[in-house]
Amino acid sequence: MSWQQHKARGERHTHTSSRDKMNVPVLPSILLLISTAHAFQYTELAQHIDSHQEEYVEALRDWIAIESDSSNVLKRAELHRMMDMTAQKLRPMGGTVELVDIGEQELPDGQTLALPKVVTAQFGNDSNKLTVCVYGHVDVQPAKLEDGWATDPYNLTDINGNLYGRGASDNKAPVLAWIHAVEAYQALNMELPVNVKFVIEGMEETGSNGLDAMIVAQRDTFFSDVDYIIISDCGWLSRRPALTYGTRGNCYFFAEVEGPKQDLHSGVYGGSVIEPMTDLIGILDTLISPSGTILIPGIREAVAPLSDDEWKMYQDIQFDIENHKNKTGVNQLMYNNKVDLLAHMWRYPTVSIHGIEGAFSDPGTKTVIPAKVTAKFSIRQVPNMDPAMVKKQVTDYLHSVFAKRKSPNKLKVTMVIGAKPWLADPQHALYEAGKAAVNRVFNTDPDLIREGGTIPIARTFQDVTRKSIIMMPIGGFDDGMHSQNEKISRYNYIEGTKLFVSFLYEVSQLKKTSV
Ligand SMILES: NCC(=O)N[C@@H](Cc1c[nH]cn1)C(=O)O
Ligand SMILES: [Zn+2]
Ligand SMILES: [Zn+2]
Repeated sequence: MSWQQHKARGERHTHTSSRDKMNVPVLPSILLLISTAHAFQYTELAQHIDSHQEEYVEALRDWIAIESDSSNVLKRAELHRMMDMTAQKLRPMGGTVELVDIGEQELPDGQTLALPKVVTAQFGNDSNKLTVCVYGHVDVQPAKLEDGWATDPYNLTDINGNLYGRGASDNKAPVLAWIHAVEAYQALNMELPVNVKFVIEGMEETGSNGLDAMIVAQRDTFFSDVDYIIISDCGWLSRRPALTYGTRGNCYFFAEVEGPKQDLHSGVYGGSVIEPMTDLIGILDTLISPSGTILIPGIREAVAPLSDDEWKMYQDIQFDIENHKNKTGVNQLMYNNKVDLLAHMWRYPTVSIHGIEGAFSDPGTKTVIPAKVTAKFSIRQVPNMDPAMVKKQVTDYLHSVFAKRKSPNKLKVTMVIGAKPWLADPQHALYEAGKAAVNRVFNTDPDLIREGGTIPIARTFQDVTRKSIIMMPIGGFDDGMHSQNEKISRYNYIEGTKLFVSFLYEVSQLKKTSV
């Protein structure tokens, strides 16, 4: 569907503000209308958002231009600049905005590097209102034009209503949409229906280093009055809007094999030395079978069994296998039925091998034996896996298969990220509020989905604050997060902003105790 078609659809819905007409489910009795003094003026807010969309796109352009890659230590200055820009965007809005120092990061070589500060903000401090905390991140995955991008990843490019750029969908546009949602209320002199707090970080893509400690430290201060946490750092499953109630965790490993004291000529030395790369490929090949079975002892046994209810839920979800094939560009998937595919993307673990540092990967035919190679692989975590246990299982297993090779080379296995999975109760009233907001803007019920990716901090929010979390994505199913040509459509960006203004109102209708 083109942007114009989407826009026409969106505008029609914009002017349909009566929930009665929209087949909105009756809310459970724990919900209570706590104020009718300020009727929700959705139409005005939606019109304001429509008429400011070019400004919103320009704001995204400014943010996309910052190469805030948290995985590249050489880009750290850009990341600091990104956090400053985020604070600058929030400051004119009059709330309390802070840049919180979360200390330093230790690099694998032992050096230390300042972590990007975390931006916190607060708008409204009315104890009669509920308080929501919106979490997002403004760091990005690496991107280079030569990776195969059609446009410069750091120059926002609008093609047919799609806004291309690294971080467009993950997670810069959603963070801006939340800020613009609050701004819209302010611009129209409408009272915010709830107090709104923000926590915006710059290390999400590398495991949210330092943020857990900040949340623990501020549990009884910044987070003490927070009722609900909202995260919009994921995507829809199809063209239909979605609410997300689960994410996988991730254990990220480095496996280093070191042999000769330096790289060697493969003609001169090949045949006389046992090559680190051969050892490394050999042990990597023992992690997962070609049909996707994880071979590390103990991993599969820990996984919570699929219940009948879950099976039924997956069965009812709208998911087009052919579309998924087209989107990924493969001609055969690991499974050929919907439930198996969804279950293996959302609620079973998987091993992915991401790359090998030290390997020759440039164009050309260099004939070298690399002296030291480091594989990067990760295992997505699901209930009831435990990252500490997975670290031991993987380390013990790789050392045992390496030992069988009787190689003189040295193996070192390190787990650099250990993020737990997160799961919410989609029956919670917060999700009813989410459904009502989706219905108001998109005139349809959302899909209730899980997400195969990881929001490393989600589980910490849940465990430390004990508050309910909702994930409310606005990214499209085909946004290409982490991939070449990442984009967000104008439609999702602008209608997503309307979704957020609408959700703030729907949350305000929840009773203060229904956390
Ligand atoms: N939008 C969420 C996201 O992309 N998260 C990353 C976080 C991560 C996990 N391990 C390393 N980084 C993801 O890959 O899921
Ligand atoms: Zn993200
Ligand atoms: Zn990401």
